[in-house]
Amino acid sequence: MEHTHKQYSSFLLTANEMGKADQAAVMAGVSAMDLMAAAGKVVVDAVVNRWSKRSVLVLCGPGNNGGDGFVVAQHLRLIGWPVRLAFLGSVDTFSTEAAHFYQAWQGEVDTFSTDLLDQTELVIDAMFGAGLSRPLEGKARDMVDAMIARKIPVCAIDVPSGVDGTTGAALGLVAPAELTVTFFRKKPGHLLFPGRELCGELVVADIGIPEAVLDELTLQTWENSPELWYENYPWPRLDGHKFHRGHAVVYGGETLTGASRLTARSAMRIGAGLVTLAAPIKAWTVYATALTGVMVAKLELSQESEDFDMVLLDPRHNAIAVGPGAGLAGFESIRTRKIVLAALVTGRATVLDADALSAFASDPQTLFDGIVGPCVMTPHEGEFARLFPSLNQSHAEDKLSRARLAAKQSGAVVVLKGADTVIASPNGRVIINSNAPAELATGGSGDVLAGFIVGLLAQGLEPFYAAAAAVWLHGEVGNEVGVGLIAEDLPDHLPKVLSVFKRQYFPTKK
Ligand SMILES: NC(=O)C1=CN([C@@H]2O[C@H](COP(=O)(O)OP(=O)(O)OC[C@H]3O[C@@H](n4cnc5c(N)ncnc54)[C@H](OP(=O)(O)O)[C@@H]3O)[C@@H](O)[C@H]2O)[C@@H](O)CC1
Ligand SMILES: [K+]
Repeated sequence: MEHTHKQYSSFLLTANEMGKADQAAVMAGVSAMDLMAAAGKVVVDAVVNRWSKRSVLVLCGPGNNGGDGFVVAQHLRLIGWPVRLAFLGSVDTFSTEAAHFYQAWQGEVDTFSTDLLDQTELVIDAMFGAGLSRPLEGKARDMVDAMIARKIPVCAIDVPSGVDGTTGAALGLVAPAELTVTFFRKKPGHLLFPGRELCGELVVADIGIPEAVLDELTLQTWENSPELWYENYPWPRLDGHKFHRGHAVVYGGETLTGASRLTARSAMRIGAGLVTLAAPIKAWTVYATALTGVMVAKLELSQESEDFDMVLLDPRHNAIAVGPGAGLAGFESIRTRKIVLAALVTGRATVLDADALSAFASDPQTLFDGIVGPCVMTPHEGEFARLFPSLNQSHAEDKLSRARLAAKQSGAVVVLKGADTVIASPNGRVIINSNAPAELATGGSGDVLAGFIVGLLAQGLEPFYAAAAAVWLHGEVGNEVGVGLIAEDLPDHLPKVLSVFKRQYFPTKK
């Protein structure tokens, strides 16, 4: 993911990076005036596309977001829409461009007051964009309160005012938009909650910034998309053999046996050549009866030196998953820790989920010290808080920074799960996932994800891509199954999703 990925449409730009892209465009000969004119124009196109002619109120703020608002107001007026405009700020502090379009506005400038909402059917929110630096106050805040109370449809320029485009955080109350139009590339805050929800439908429009400006930037953030990893995706080869497709080992616990069975089945479905479920002797019969394609190894776990080490002696066992159903009750927690450390010490690709993470809650450093090879950790917010207590403090409260710091601190790829799962690599690169439906928030869904990841690791995909591909496919299967989804459906519907993916990205592959 070094160079070529720069041009990708899935690149996400922070406010700072967008400012640099803008400067680079100007250096390359694009005028700032043209950029603002284009920004206003694309917003108008999106508005006209979505709504029929109606009475519009354009709310302009003191910066260039307000400047875009003047352009929108003038265009809509010229095509015959009833437009009123209110402006918050001072003409004296405008940029040259905003001042120009303020002058070009041919209508009245109304006082910024909530009374204006009385005859308004659509608000264009051009109050604050990338330059937001604090929560809205005074008249802006009163306006937002009134917009929320009256539920008037809103089209936001760049971001709904009050949303931090870099983090997705809402700085105080925000009026949710039905449509948000942003420029050039999405920003992380369009994908991270609550920003994602507050944006409504998101349109990303070209305003004439050349793609080449991306070469000037050191970029580290992407929206998850196959364009990032499809070239590395391990499709079975005609001349292949099951041993070429890896051998995943999944540790199974004694009590909640369903969890690791789901993991093992999912590893098979995603194409691992072989999967062994290593199960404690007490539960061995359960596993052996329930599983067919997955092999079951018997562990004498009462011994001090665990049999798990013996299973791992086989060098063909090239990827390991520990956590789903591993057990935390009493002595089980100690055993889970031992199993995790035994897996890590091999230096082979390892996925740690659920109990494998919680077992180290009192001593996360021991876990981090154990990570010597490729490792993917898949915490949900609760597990994350237990492993990285210091990262839940205010200095790093946004999800991107927390995942990034956690990856750096632990040395693992961290998949911080949720509706906006973030996948962070220890080298600072981050992917935000955006295709997960609400139905995925169900018991066992995480066990399946761990299985998809270990299955891809077994086939040799590097951890950052394996995590990203697994999370994306997990989301796609969730969409495919939809309402009524249970975790068991996920591995079983994967083949359908994989064939669509294959047809789309590899039309010539048999
Ligand atoms: N980059 C590009 O390529 C292009 C960008 N374009 C557009 O420019 C937008 C970014 O413009 P921008 O940088 O002027 O920032 P913007 O959000 O309009 O306002 C900053 C002003 O608001 C103030 N302020 C902040 N928070 C406040 C608060 N809570 N309450 C009150 N005041 C507050 C802040 O004051 P300060 O924090 O300095 O005190 C400053 O005066 C971007 O979103 C896009 O729409 C397009 O034209 C096309 C090309
Ligand atoms: K805005």
